[in-house]
Amino acid sequence: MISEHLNATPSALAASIANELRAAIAERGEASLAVSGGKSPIVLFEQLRTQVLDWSKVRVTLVDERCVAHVHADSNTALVRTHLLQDGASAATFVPLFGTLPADLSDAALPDLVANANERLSALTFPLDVIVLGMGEDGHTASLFPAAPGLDNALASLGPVAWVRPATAPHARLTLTLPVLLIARHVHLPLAGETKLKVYREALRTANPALPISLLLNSPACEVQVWIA
Ligand SMILES: O=C1O[C@H](COP(=O)(O)O)[C@@H](O)[C@H](O)[C@H]1O
Repeated sequence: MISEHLNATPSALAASIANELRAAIAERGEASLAVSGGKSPIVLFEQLRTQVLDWSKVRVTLVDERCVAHVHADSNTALVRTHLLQDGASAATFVPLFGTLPADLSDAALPDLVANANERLSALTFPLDVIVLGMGEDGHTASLFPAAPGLDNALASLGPVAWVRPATAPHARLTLTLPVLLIARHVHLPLAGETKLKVYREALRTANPALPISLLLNSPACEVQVWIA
């Protein structure tokens, strides 16, 4: 199920997220926010971090993470630290999906990394209040990559975290699982660019694991707010 915002701006999305975080704090005394990485969310993060709210009551985590050191250029943790956890948002508590990576990142090592991430996320209350998804041009969202080893489990597991090893993108990944994404109170998907819009329109047609974003967009259990630039 979707609701579309057309001609959307990062500042409008940031204001909406801030309202949802304020409401969660008013109702439950705390709020949780899970954000995506990649290249797209930087302007949104820069708008969000200046929103006036009690950031000390917000726990921020990641929708997904690439299994690289936190200083690596591809690290979503580095992106969040640099662009989101600044200004007012520096008072938020950040919960990365892992600390130091083991030297061995073969598939055999990934279940321990998942167990550790699940332990870390026990600091958060589920369902999460606000999730900001991204989408790749292959229809992946979070790190739910089409046809990837680990995908079947990530689509079914209550997790909250699962591993996925994409065949079409670098690095093994940790990702929130589909059931955890589906139960979040507020789910946002900002979208920009002709190619992504075409994939989005295709994904609206039917739920199909070959386009993982479609599993959220077509779920009656979840309202995805789509912010189309
Ligand atoms: O690998 C990833 O890709 C998606 C989309 O990234 P973008 O660079 O096209 O914005 C992102 O949502 C996800 O968090 C990230 O790990």
